[in-house]
Amino acid sequence: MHYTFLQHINTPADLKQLSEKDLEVLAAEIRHFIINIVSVKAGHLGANLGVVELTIAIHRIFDCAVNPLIWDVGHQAYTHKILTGRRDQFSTNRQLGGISGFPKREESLYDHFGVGHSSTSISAILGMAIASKLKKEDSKQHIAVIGDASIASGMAFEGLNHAGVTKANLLIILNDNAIGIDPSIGALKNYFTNVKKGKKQQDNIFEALDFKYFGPIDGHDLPLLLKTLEELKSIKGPKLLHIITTKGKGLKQAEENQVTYHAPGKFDALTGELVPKDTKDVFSKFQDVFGLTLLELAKLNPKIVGITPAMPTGSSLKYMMDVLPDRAFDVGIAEQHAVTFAAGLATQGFIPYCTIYSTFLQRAYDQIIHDVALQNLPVIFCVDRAGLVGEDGATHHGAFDISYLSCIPNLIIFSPRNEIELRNMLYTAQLNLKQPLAIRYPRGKGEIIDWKQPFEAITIGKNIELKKGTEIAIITTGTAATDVSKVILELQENDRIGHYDFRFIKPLDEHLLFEISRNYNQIIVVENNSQIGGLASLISSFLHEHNFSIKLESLGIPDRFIEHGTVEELHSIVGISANKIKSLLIELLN
Ligand SMILES: Cc1ncc(C[n+]2csc(CCOP(=O)(O)OP(=O)(O)O)c2C)c(N)n1
Ligand SMILES: CC(=O)[C@@H](O)[C@H](O)COP(=O)(O)O
Ligand SMILES: [Mg+2]
Repeated sequence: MHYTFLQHINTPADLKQLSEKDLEVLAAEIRHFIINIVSVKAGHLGANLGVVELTIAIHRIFDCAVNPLIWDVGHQAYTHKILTGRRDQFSTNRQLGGISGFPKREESLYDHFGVGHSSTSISAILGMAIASKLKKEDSKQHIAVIGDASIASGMAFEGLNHAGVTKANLLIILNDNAIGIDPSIGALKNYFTNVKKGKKQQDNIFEALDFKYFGPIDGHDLPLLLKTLEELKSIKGPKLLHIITTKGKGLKQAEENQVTYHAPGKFDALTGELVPKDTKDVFSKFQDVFGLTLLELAKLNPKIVGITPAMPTGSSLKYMMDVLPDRAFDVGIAEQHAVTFAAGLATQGFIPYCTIYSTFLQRAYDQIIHDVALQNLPVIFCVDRAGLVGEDGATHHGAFDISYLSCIPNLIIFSPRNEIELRNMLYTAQLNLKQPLAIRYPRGKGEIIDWKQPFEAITIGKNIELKKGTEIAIITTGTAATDVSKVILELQENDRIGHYDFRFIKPLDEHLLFEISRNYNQIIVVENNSQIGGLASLISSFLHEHNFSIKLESLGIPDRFIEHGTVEELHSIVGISANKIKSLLIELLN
């Protein structure tokens, strides 16, 4: 494809050669470029189409090699990457060995801060601004772009509260498109709507926090953006520019269906139509098993409530929100609040199912310990996206939850082998549970078509012998069992191999562990979690404590951050793919 201007933009300095009119053509070319590549490679679409003009304007007005620029979350930084020397690598976006879908410090000097989790930009940019003050670099501007959903998070408010009294040279650009992944929620969203409609507010919330407030302005009006940023360049102190944009701008379907086109997968670049899913694929996502089962249970048990921090569609809590809106809550990007809100509900006899991605639950660690576990409140954590998640990469892998949860007293940790076990545990959880429970399950599909079976209660702490053996015991937790079962079937002399499903990681089924330790020569543990503090290390402690000298091999996520790629590629790299397990077993059997 021939582009008049885009192919000549190798650094942001090249933007200086273009007139305002040329820059508008460039914006159209960039949209075309992004749509064409994301349509075949997948990725975050809507947020990126919404900030094309803003990104051009920032890089035209500010030299961001010198003036730090942070993109909150970073899922909208494609134009930024394209303008800062990564145009030709953009087709490798999110692929193994390719550029990351998020800004990364090691990727470019224009990526001043690594992002992926939301609402960090104001604190980080303030740190940079204060550093500039201390270094007497007073002419620098420090810019953060943050969305309307991300600014409503507690962490963003902590940053605003601090920034206002610092006199630091800050420019916060609020990119208000009135939507997160799902529609934005909360009183702040209502406040922004009123500001946009010109309704008089008692106080401007940002001015009340000692920011100079500018806007709201049309964030697709490039000349206006250029003029406004030029004016703001010379204004010192904390400033907030409020811009109004349309998520998905420039692609009709993406504008009209902003939730689906946040990250739509593959689609037709011309028509915007989604590429139909493989019709032979009859399996369900674990998320849908969770969401539909919870709805089924909630209809039967009025004490059940559901909570998600800003991921109703991704987690599938949406099913319950649509049918029982009074008992299913999207609380916004507020993981800490979600957990303590659940704790409050539990004190009053409700049964909260709080669904949070493993990686985002990290943000609520103190709340899990202090507000839930310490008070032994029966909150049910549905820990979604546990394990390696694929193309989102290091910021999003659920690599640590077994490690960070297993040291917390009172908390039960369960990882279902399949959809039926997930369903049965969701059922068991509302049968008078007296303590908190975490159920961890992966991103994506299982392998059972007919998972809607009658409910069966699960005995807490009881793990399962899937196959008896004589020499090597393989212990799996979660869906790793499926691969391992297939591998065992393919092996000759497989009567020497036993297979155990440690669906309960805590409490550890010591009865079964004693049996295994006495009857095998070797244990192999396979888990989709960090090897540090994971199931293998819990078993290792057990063996040590009980003086078993049996050999233990741990297959899990090694002690380093794992990059982006398909889940299959990443499993192979870390050594937990079916092929890797098979090779190891063949070697051991020989
Ligand atoms: C701590 C955390 N929780 C949840 C998410 C998932 N997430 C990514 S983008 C997003 C919505 C962001 O909305 P907004 O800030 O309005 O930006 P927009 O997508 O509209 O540009 C959410 C909830 C995240 N990245 N980090
Ligand atoms: C940027 C971000 O954090 C989300 O958009 C995330 O990429 C969603 O991941 P899933 O596709 O697993 O829901
Ligand atoms: Mg938004």
